[in-house]
Amino acid sequence: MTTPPRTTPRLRVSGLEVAFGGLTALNGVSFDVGDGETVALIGPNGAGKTTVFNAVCALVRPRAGTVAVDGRPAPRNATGLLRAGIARTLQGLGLFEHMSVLENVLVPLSSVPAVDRIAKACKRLEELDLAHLADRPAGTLPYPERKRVALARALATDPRLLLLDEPAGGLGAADIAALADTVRRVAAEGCSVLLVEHHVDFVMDVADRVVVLDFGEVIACGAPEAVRTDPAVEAAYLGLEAVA
Ligand SMILES: Nc1ncnc2c1ncn2[C@@H]1O[C@H](COP(=O)(O)OP(=O)(O)OP(=O)(O)O)[C@@H](O)[C@H]1O
Repeated sequence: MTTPPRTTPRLRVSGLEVAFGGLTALNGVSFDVGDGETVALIGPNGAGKTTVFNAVCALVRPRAGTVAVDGRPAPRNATGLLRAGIARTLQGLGLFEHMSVLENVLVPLSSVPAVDRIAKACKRLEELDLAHLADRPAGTLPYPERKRVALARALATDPRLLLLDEPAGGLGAADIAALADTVRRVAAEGCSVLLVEHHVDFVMDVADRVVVLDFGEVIACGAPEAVRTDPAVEAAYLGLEAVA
């Protein structure tokens, strides 16, 4: 009998516990994200979704548990995260508003040779329909475009693991459809995507798997349709329209 090859997930979160003073924000959270897989982290407000992101990106120190990327402990600083191929967008976008769109997208590429930097940035601007706005100060653009700039900046580093914090938030139907296409394309190129999102239709559209958090614990994990009809998930969202 032959043993199937063991695959190391791109991201493995194991037994993660995070506390803020007396508040336990995460309590034994475990899940994997495979190569080229898109996993959505959902749950009611305060469930601990952003805290998971912050633990993966070393912005909070877990009380217990581990975060591994490609089988190695996740780096604990920004340079290490970049080298490990991890990129993230923020709920608040975090753009340099007075700088141009192109300059914003160039920011994470400072260690790349100049000629390659411009090519990489321009490629992402083209892909996200931002090339015509390259010279505009980012702060002057409408919200959907600024959101795409933040995504282009994260993608400019050619990440192997992309963390998206509420990427569909504040967008209309057409922009959400375009975003879904981008996520699918990025995943098809082999990038693993972990996204936090309240927009359940978008989640159902793009996620291969859904992890549901409630009060800092995983209450369900599985294929989108199975999770949507899980009684524990329905109970967690009772009275909310999010999974209606
Ligand atoms: N820096 C912090 N200091 C103290 N408490 C915090 C801190 N960050 C998060 N919390 C608390 O930890 C819990 C989880 O917060 P978190 O932001 O991870 O939830 P979330 O699921 O992302 O919520 P939302 O959907 O509203 O963004 C909440 O009770 C929150 O108030």
